[in-house]
Amino acid sequence: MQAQVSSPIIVALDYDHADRALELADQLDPALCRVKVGKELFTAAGPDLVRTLVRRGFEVFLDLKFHDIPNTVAAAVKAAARLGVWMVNVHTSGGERMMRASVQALREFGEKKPLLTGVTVLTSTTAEELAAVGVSRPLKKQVLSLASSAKNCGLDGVVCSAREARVLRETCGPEFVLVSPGIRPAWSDRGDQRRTLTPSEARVQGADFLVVGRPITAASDPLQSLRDILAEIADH
Ligand SMILES: O=c1ccn([C@@H]2O[C@H](COP(=O)(O)O)[C@@H](O)[C@H]2O)c(=O)[nH]1
Repeated sequence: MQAQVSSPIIVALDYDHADRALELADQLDPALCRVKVGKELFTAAGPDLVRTLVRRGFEVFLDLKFHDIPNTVAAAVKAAARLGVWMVNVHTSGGERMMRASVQALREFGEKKPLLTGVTVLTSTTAEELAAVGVSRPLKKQVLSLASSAKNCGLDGVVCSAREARVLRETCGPEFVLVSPGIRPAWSDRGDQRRTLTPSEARVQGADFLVVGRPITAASDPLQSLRDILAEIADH
């Protein structure tokens, strides 16, 4: 039975071993946050860990950012749906045929289908780095174009920096789900992230869900950090 989660926080369980992820999950309340399983943890611990988290009542975002040919990505999102995850994602830059194939693949799951989101431009990427890989239009325009394309293909939303949330909300409408990593409370280190905002700034900009990893997982008291972030959001 899944908890009713009103919290916008998704804790990124970026660990190299199932035991470490479950140790943190043991301290978390599925009513206070969702959890995210990304490439490191999934590669180390596999689908069993995802099933365990789902069994423990967590809504799980499987953040594997699929980017491949349409047939492969469609089959991969279907496999994710069979795990019972709450959200799965693909790279929007995989193109419209790939995104439409993924949407189509999830139809058979009806009301039980996971949310399908598309990664736009990674929150660690700067405008200069985007230009260096050959994208000539401004970063914000690129994000907007990829998000519009995701919406046209029937995706439920996108993964974006909260810095772009306002313009995406205005363009893609109130139902389009905006998931924002790159969240950095004032007391935390930026690390490799570049397009960051604080939790309260991200919510003000219109992000629905905030992905938070190291500010919680690297803290001496992860549960207190989660509580501090929830309190910061509640105060705004
Ligand atoms: O654009 C993106 C897409 C995904 N992520 C993922 O979110 C977490 C962020 O972790 P922090 O420790 O809070 O930086 C991580 O798992 C990334 O893979 C992202 O950061 N940006």
